[in-house]
Amino acid sequence: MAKKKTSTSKKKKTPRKKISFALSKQQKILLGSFLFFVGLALIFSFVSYFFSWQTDQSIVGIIEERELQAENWLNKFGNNVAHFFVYDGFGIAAFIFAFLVTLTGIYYFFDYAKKQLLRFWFWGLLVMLWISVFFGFFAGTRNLFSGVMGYEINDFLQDYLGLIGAILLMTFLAIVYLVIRLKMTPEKVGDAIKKTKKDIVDDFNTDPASEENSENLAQQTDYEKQVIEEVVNIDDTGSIDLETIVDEDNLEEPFLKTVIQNEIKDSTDSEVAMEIEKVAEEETVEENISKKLVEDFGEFDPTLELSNYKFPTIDLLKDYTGGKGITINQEELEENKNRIVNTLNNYKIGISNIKATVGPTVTLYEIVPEAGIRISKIKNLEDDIALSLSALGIRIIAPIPGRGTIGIEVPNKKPRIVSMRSVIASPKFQNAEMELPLSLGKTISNETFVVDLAKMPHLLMAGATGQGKSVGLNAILTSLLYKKHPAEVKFVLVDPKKVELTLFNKIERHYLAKLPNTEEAIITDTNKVINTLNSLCIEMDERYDLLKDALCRNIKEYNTKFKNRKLNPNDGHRFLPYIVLVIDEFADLIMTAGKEVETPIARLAQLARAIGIHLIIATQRPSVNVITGIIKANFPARIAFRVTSKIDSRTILDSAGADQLIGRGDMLYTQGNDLTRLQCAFVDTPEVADIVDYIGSQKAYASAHMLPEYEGEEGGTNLDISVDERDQLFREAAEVLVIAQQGSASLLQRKLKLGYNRAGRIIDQLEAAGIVGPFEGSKARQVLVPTIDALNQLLENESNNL
Ligand SMILES: Nc1ncnc2c1ncn2[C@@H]1O[C@H](COP(=O)(O)OP(=O)(O)OP(=O)(O)O)[C@@H](O)[C@H]1O
Repeated sequence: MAKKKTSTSKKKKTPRKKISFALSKQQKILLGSFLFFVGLALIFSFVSYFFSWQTDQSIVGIIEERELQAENWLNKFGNNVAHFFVYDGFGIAAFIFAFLVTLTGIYYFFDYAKKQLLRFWFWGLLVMLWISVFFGFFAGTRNLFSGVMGYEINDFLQDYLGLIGAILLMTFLAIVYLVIRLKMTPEKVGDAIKKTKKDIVDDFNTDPASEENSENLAQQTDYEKQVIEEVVNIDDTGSIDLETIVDEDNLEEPFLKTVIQNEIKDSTDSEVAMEIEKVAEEETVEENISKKLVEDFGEFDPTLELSNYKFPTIDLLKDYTGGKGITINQEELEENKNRIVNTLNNYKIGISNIKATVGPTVTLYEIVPEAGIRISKIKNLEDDIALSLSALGIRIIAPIPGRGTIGIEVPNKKPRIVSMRSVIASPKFQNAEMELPLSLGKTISNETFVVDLAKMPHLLMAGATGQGKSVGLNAILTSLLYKKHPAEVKFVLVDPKKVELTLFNKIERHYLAKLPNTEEAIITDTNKVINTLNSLCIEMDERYDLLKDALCRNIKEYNTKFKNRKLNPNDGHRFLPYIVLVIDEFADLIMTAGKEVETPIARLAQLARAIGIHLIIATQRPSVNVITGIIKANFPARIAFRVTSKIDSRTILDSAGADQLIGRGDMLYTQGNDLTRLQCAFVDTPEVADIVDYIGSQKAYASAHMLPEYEGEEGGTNLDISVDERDQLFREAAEVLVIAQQGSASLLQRKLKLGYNRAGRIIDQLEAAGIVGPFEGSKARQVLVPTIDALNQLLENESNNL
């Protein structure tokens, strides 16, 4: 329930609500055509109303009497509507309204910018009112030109302002319109008048010599005519050959002057009237196109395809505590306190203060030793204190970082299960503003512990068998299922044990990602793991290219940009879901495929954080050949369940402690320096089954999320030399090379006393079996199997697979 609440309150915050008014393209086309035809209907009714209004007047307002017919082209409907708008309304100006409706239809149909349309409406309605009042001014009575509105408004104006006042107001309004809407200025008016005048004059003076001139010419002497002809000899550019004029002494001065002046004036006149080509102003967009896209279509919603998807409800999870909180056993606390104090006193360590914090599985006793006591002394007494408390799993933290006290963690006699339900329902998880929130469990002070996988950015989990690793993985996956929509996260599940993660098959088309052309989304086969890892590397490279193209630094920025429609899907951009790769039993994989798995994993771990691919790797055997340096270096976040030795604990956590855990989900978490002791949330298989059933029964995508195709190289672990054809000394040879970690034929020759050819053949067979790497020129081949154990495992697997 709490989940639902937060999701609705979240929605309220997002601006998407506003967008629900935005119309889709189809809706706009439909609305556009509807308005267009309504507008046309109005125009037809109005036009015919002017012819038929007198005849039809008697049936205005009548709708139900079917035998009555109106003469209006749209019959009674047209008559009524036109009567309303024209007669009762705005008279002839009502046509403006009809045109506006039609225009609106066109605007919606072609999806033009609506700002312009708003302007049309605003000014259109004002002009309609003005025209209607204008006609009302001239009409003495109610009439068809002004409509009742125009007549009444005019009447009111005259009563209120008087005749002159009304005229002044109307003229002023007309000027306002001309100045604002048509951008008229006195100069423009002057120019326009001049131009019209000139056009009219030009129309009359079609001959270059004007009538006036020709009249004058008639009165002139032949000589003068000749001069004028010469003078008028204006070349194409309009310049006049003045020399001709100056040479003529006989010329009658005043006459010449006027002629020249006239001609010059004419020629300059023609320059003034030069037609200036209108430069088309480029249209500017007032709003960024992506903003318009967002306005029109709303933000891109990746969840749209499964918009009805319902997140699993909290009641699918069980409450193992029976609704009770932590019960404090006062006696037990007192007893433990006394024992601690006594043990320390035996070693002459005085305590000035002691404080207990009761957690679900352990209680932390915080001790402040008396001044002068060396911390290392207490640390060394760990085993003695454990002995005196007769309890397993005592961990001493000396000192507790940041507190200046010494902590002694003592397991409770009755550990309490932390149900997944309680952590999922906690406000800390529900309100977590994280990309990939994981609610791992509860801390020693009984607080829900939520971390962001996206920040980790990869997680390494280890623990001996039966200590809660599988439950831990399920808790992680469940957290994500409760928080992330199928569009936002995809899982790639690798499960060599073939049993732990099979349940998740049911949500294949919702949450899983797989290689194209594969049937099962959950990967159990080593070869497929290699292909999938390489495919993820391709996906990673593709994502980096997309991010580079979009100038984004990480997937979050990229997806935000994509949601705001700033990235064009036609350029290959797409919403990028997070990809979480989960590998159970990593040791198994490393044993069988070695470098072929390690290399892509290391690459992904090093680079994939920014582009949203996160790795969770779990292993039972945290030995150094499984968790190699390169893997460890790239997995700062680690979870350790109980392990069997201090060495294993060091391998995972770089410090002891995991060997002192009590099992059953008791774990240590580190994301760098501090170790946090947690009780892992418990989610049982039937609960997971219910959750995946709940999700699986809902509408899904057509298929699982497809990863890029990767063509695996032939060879490698593919057995192209059949096992039967192997040399008798194959196994021995393999052992020799694995022990020496050197893949050379000459070593085999020496150790097994073989000829060159036979050693070479065996090397080929070893390569085919994936034990040694390919030929590398003068260097010895790489040995891909790290230990004899691994070799045994590999050969055993091989014979099982046959
Ligand atoms: N968080 C937990 N709270 C309570 N009990 C737990 C918790 N985690 C595990 N257990 C108990 O421990 C048992 C073994 O856990 P789980 O199957 O997770 O071990 P595992 O480490 O995955 O073992 P393996 O590696 O053999 O698969 C569970 O059946 C359950 O009874």
